[in-house]
Amino acid sequence: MTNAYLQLSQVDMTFQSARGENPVLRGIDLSVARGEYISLIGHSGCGKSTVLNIVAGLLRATSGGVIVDGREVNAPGPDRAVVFQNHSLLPWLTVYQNVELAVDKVFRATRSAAERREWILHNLAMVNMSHALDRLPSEISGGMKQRVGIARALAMEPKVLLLDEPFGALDALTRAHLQDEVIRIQAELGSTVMMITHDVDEAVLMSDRVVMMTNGPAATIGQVMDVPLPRPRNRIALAEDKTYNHCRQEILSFLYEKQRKVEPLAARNSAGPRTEKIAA
Ligand SMILES: Nc1ncnc2c1ncn2[C@@H]1O[C@H](COP(=O)(O)OP(=O)(O)OP(=O)(O)O)[C@@H](O)[C@H]1O
Repeated sequence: MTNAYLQLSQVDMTFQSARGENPVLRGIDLSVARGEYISLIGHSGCGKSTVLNIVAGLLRATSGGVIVDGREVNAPGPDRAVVFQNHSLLPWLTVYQNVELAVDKVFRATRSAAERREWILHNLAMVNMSHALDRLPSEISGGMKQRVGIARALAMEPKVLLLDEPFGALDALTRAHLQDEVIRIQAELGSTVMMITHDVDEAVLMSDRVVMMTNGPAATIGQVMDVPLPRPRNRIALAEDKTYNHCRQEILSFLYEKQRKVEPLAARNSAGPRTEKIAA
């Protein structure tokens, strides 16, 4: 791909420990276009978070490199916002103040106080949190905390949004709602997204491409699958969709035949298409 906005080139990662070397990633090559939504899926411990942390600049690759919009990544920066599975809100700040902190950091020099306030309110409205501006994280639900985390990440106007199992800790209904919100917001903003998931249905529902990783040690990209489903996507209609089911099968076959490691959990019927998760 020549118009890569996010580019990983020959990324290797080896951790050193008292027990010796742990070669986690080998030769990760990936090009992501601007506005593309990609998911990383693979068995537990294969190195998905390590890839994401290298893109975030939280870890330094042993060799190889990452380029975002023409610039090499060598430290964390506001151009790459991360949302983790368990929210990382500051407990002593309100919902509004948590987003304010990030917005002030990024836009203090370029936007007036009134503009920043409007921007904070706009982003919290996007995730339907306008009613809880003055609440502390301890006073809101897990799903609401994830919404605030997503609003905070989006409010930084990052070039790349990095989502590390952002819905993993939520109940099925909340997860479905929040997935729909992220899909809607991404369509509206055209954000470039890299998301880690263990959920095959989530990967197909949300992504333009699904990147499947081989098992470690020395994990690499085993297969990349296009998801040729038109948007907007309707989770209920997709359950009967041939292409959707084909994509699903392709991922399951990669994980449980080509990269066999653990048995899949039984398929469940919950809010929408059945969800198949990799046992962690
Ligand atoms: N900071 C670190 N120092 C040493 N080893 C690490 C570090 N981070 C990750 N590892 C090791 O790298 C390997 C891959 O871990 P990683 O968290 O990237 O996998 P993962 O695919 O995201 O796993 P999961 O799906 O369970 O979250 C593991 O063996 C882990 O122990």
